[in-house]
This record gives sequence, C-alpha cells and structure tokens, in this order.
Amino acid sequence: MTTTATSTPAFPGGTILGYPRIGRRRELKRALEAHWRGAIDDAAFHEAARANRLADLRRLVALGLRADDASIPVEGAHYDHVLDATLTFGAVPARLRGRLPEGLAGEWLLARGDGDDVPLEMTKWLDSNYHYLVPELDADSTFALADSRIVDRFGEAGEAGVHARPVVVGPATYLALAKGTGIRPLDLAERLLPAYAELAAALAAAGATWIQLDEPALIADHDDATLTELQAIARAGADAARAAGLRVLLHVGHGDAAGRVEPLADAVDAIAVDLVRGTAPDVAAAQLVAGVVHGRNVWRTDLDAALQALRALAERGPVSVGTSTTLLHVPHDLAAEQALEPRLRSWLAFADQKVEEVAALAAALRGDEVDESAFAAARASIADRRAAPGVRDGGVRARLASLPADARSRIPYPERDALQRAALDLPPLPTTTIGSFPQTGDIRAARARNARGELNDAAYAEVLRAEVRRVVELQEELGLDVLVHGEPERNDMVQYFAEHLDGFAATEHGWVQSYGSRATRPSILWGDVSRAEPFTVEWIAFAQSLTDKHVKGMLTGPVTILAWSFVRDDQPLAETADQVALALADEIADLEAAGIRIVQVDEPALRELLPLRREARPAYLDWSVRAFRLATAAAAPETQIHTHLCYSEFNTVVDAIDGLDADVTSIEAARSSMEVVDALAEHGFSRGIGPGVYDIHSPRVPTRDELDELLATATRAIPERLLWVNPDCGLKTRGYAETVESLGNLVEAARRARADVAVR
Ligand code: MET
Ligand SMILES: [Zn+2]
Repeated sequence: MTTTATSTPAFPGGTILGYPRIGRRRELKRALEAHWRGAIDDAAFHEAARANRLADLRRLVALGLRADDASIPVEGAHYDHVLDATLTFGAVPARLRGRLPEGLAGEWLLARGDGDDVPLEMTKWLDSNYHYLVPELDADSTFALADSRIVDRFGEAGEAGVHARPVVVGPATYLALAKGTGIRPLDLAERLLPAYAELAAALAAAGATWIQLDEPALIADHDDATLTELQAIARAGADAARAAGLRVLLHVGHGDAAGRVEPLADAVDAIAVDLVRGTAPDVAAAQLVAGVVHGRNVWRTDLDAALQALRALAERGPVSVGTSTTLLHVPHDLAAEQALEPRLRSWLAFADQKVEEVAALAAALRGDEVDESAFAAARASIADRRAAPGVRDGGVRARLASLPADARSRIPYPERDALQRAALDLPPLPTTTIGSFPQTGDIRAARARNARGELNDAAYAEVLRAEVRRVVELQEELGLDVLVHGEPERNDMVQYFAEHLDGFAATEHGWVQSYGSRATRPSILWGDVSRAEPFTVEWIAFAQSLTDKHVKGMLTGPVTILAWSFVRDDQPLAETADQVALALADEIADLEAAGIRIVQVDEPALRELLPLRREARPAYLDWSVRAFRLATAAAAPETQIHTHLCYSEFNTVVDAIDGLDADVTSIEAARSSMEVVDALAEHGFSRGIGPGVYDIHSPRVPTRDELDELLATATRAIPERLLWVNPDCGLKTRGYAETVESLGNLVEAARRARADVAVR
C-alpha cells in the first residue's frame, strides 16, 4: 500500500470535485423563481438555499465521504460559480460600477438584467452544456474581497459538522474565460491575485485547511493565451493560498492534463485530473487525485479496471480517488428513477452512485474494507450491458456497414440551387423563422395534464393542432415566406427525438442545471439507434395542409442529439452519430413523400462539442460533418436543406459549416452586430445564408432602424441572391405579443431591403 510524504498530510482517500447544486427535487430552482416573482423575501430565499446546501452535505457524508478531512467540497452557488467569483472579488462591470445593488438584488441584476441593464453574457462552460456568466473586465477593473459567501459557506458546513473544502474558480481560468473591453483580461492578473490572497486569508482565519482552485483553462487551447502564461497565473494563485497557510488542491478535469500541470506540482498539495478522458501526469511532488469515476456521464464505473489503474499509480506516488470533473453535470440520484427499465437502470450511476463508487474504490485502495459486493455488482452490470439486446442491433449495423459510396454527397450546389429555385419560387431575401413559436402556458399545461393522464391523447393532439393552426395563420398574416409549424408538440428539441427513436431512454427526475434556475433532463442514449416510424411528418404535413406557402420540416441534427444526451461510452461517438443520422435520413424521406420541399436540420451544438484541444478538432469536425451529410444527402436535389447554428464565434468552424453542404444556413448574428457576415464574406461562402437579424434571447422588440441597419450590413457583404431574413434562434421562450411585433418589423424590413436591392 502507498505511504504518503511526511511533509504533506495525505489528501483524503476519496473525494469528488463538486456536486449538483440545483437540489434533489430542484429545491433551489423553486426558491430562485419564487424570489424572482416576489413570492418569498431575501431571508426566506437564503434559508431555502442554505437548507439545500446542508441537505447535500449530509447526503455526501451518508454516502461515504469523510466529514473531518476536507473530502467534501463546498461551493453552493445560487446561480453560477463564475458569478460567485465575480461577486467575491468585486469585479463589477464598468456600466454598473458604483450602482450595483447590495445582496441578492445585485446578484440577480448581473445574472438576469433589468430594463436597460443587460445581464452579463452567458457562454458554455468548456465543452459542457452548462452556461456561466462571463465576467466583463476593462482597464479600470479592480478586485478585492468584496463578498463573504465562500467563507460563510465554509463556516456553515462547519456548524453542520463537516470540515469542508471551499471551492473557487482559479485566477487563470477566471481571466481566461472573461471578456475584456480595451484590455486582455489575463493582463489583469497582478491586480486580481491580491484578492485571492485576501480570500485565502479569510478562509484560513475561519479554520479552513484546504482550498480547491478550479483551473480547467489549463487543459484547453486558447487563441490569445499561452499555456506558460496560464500556468504562471495558476501558480501565483496557489502561492497566494499557501502563503495564507492553506493547502491547495488544483482541479483541472475535463480532459487530458498530462503535459499541462507538471510544472505546477511543487506549487500545490494535490492535483485532481481526469483519467477518463486523459492520462496521468507525472506529479510526484503533489498528491494525485485520480479522476477514475466519470463526472460527466451516467454509466457505472468499471471498478476492477479503476482499482487496477489506481494501484499502478500508487506505485509512483501518493494517490487518492476522485471524479474526472465536478458532478454538476449529472443528475442527483438514480434511486429517484423508479420508472426506468430495471435492466437499463442497473447499468447506471448518477451523482450519488458515483460518490459511492469513489468511496468503495478509496476503501479498496487503502486496503482495508474492500466491499466485494460493490465490485461484483459493477462487474456483473458491465457484462450484462455488453450482451443486452438492443445494445447492438444487427439491422442498424448492417445498414451502416454497407452504405453506398455517395451516401454523404449530393449533386453540386449550383445544380441543386437551380432546381430548387425553379421548384420553390421564393422572392429575393426570403423571410422565415427558426422553427419554434412561443410555448404558451396553455401548451405546457396541456402537456403536463397529458403526462399525468388527465388529458387523453386525442384531446392533447387537438390542443396542439389548434396551436399549429394559429401559428400558420399568424405567419400568413405577417407575410412570412417560408412557414414553420411552431414545434408545440416538442417539450425539448432533443428529448422529443429521443422519445421517438429506439436506443434512447428518458428519465423522470434526471435534471441537470443548464444555467441559473434552468435545468434540462438529458435522455440516455444506451443502444443502437433506429426509427420505428415517422414522428414529425404528421405535424409538418398538417401545417402544410393549411397553407399554399412552403412549410419547413424541422429536425434536430445528430451532433446536437448527442451533445444534449448522455451517450453510450462503448463505441466512438462518430459511430453513434451515424446511426442517428440514418434515422433522420429516414424521416427526411418520409417528409419528402408527404410533399415537404424544405427541411431544416438544426445543429446548434456543433460548436459546443468542439474539443478544447486544437489537435483533436479536425477529427471531431470530420465525423460531425460526415454525420450531418449522411442525414441529409439522400434528399432529392430539389429538396432544400436548411441548417441552423446558434453561436456567433464563427471563425473556428467556418470550414466545417461549409462542409455541411446545407443549401441554407441560419446563424446567430444580431448580438454580435453581424460580425459573422464578414467572416462569411472572407471565407467566400457560396450557399444560402440567414444571419439572424433579431436577437430572440431578449424580450426587446427590434426597431425598424436596427433591422434596416443589420440588413444593410448583411447585403453589403453577402450577395443578395444568397441572403435570407430570419431571427437568430427559435421563439419558444418569447411571448406572443413581442413575437408578433418583432416578426412584423422583420417582414417589413425585408420588403424595404428588397425594394433597395431592386433599385440598385
Ligand atoms: C437552440 S436552436 C433551436 C432550433 C429550433 N428549431 C427552435 O426553433 O427552437
Ligand atoms: Zn438556435
């Protein structure tokens, strides 16, 4: 068995790097929304948030983490952990400096905005589907310990009998993920570090012994920061904490840390790395927290293999057991899933089960109480999953193995374009929307009643048909050119597909925080994917029967379906993506047979799954593009294939977007003042393009002048014959009043632009 260096007390034998904060029954979500509605006051909110944090602590102790040695991390953000760092260090954006309200009011202003005060921008955390609030820094930004939440939560845990480990985003990551106006955020490191020193001192004074600095930025490649620079800032953060007498756990996670953290080994006491997606760095000077339990997926750990890996590592130096990342990205507890098919259920581990896995491995590594039954159960589960029916479906595999040579290519675009123009007869600068219309309270209520069995299927379908009728009529009145059915039948653009394809299962309570109070319930993609019967055709065909205009079929693409689900880990993602693609190709064929001439295949997550490391990107872009093409290439040349992407940092993936070979691409652009348009022009994009002219993420109605301005920018850079006019994403989170007004303005703006074009 391993012994530990005498100068550094061994890090706890088993730990996790973070835990879901939304609450086992989404208690925190409810408290947040009640407070925002004014239904509870500040004190009641704080009490609810505190009760939720304490319940989590007690649970972690019950699951086998030690309460006395900093095994248990405490973070407990109300809304977002990056926002917590912003508040802790007083990094108020220039536009709110001197007038940010105290307490919760200020926190919500940053998170949610109010009137003219827009919220902080939101962006995805690394390659996950969690959104953090982006710090807004500038040349006058200053930092100091401005808020005691991190210290208070440590104290609160102590009162509950847990000597916990406070967690904070480290300085390199905080700055690397920030946005700077007139400065490069990383250049503010010298100003920021003293605030970390203040925090460390306050924690030490409160009795903390360890601090966890989350520095995942170290394992990503950045366009405007070098690894050496990030390492130097991370080291300075660790130095500050050690100077205050704390021991430092540096947590990187989220990918391969080898080659990235070695130079920091002497500056910290322990390093937590992802051994599921990466290999072990050689960090003998520090304790290695070996992330052998997957923090981002829901499959049971192969405990035998994990223990073997841990033992091998223990030969090299001190090791303890950890998760590969925080458990923030998985649901709380499998025990809540009583409706899940028992066999599938026996293959899974949610956050609580992962904590138990960590505890079992830690005990086995110590060599004391090896829980043979845990190991035996894991072994049996893994063997069972391998052999279970549906995991490998001969039909699906044979079909993929014998794809025709042209399965991923259509005839050249110019030929398709001519056929489509003749078939579709659209005006110049055609107007359309991205697919969803507002999901009204009535629709949601009907869906909930249908799920509870209070509204029968026929009556529910009638509610949905009425909604489709209303949406089609509205679009006719507004004068849009290509119509949609509005997606009222879809609770979620991925879950709906998962519910209708074989190989997927849905959970009842498997909520994962997406941002703030929002949580999604990712489906579990466990087996080979196929489609038993058409499932969107009925809705699209119904909408088409109501109008002479073209109705766009609406599908979710393979990459997005994978990105927003928990995906099987026993084969490469590329293979799974191709299976989904074939199911979508079947759906497109049925849409065509039903007379639909335009089909949109959404890939909003294409950018999100982009690997954090440059060297891994070409392979990812290759398989993701190939899957999209497999889904769409069998369409007739006359069928116009659209895609929709919702992000504005376009440059990194412009070649891939071109590679998708869609006839029309709509993309987010309104918030970034059409920057995308220049990237496109530079690239020489030659197919249809709809840079979003209306930012649907805000309830604001775009004005006539704004729309004219955005369209003018677009027409300057993009040939008119390629240009479409559309909002930048679906309208499902908007209300009807603002939607009608905004789309009316959009149609008018397109008409004015057409007139301008005709004059020129
Ligand atoms: C996140 S992208 C959303 C696309 C989908 N078709 C919608 O309109 O809602
Ligand atoms: Zn979108």
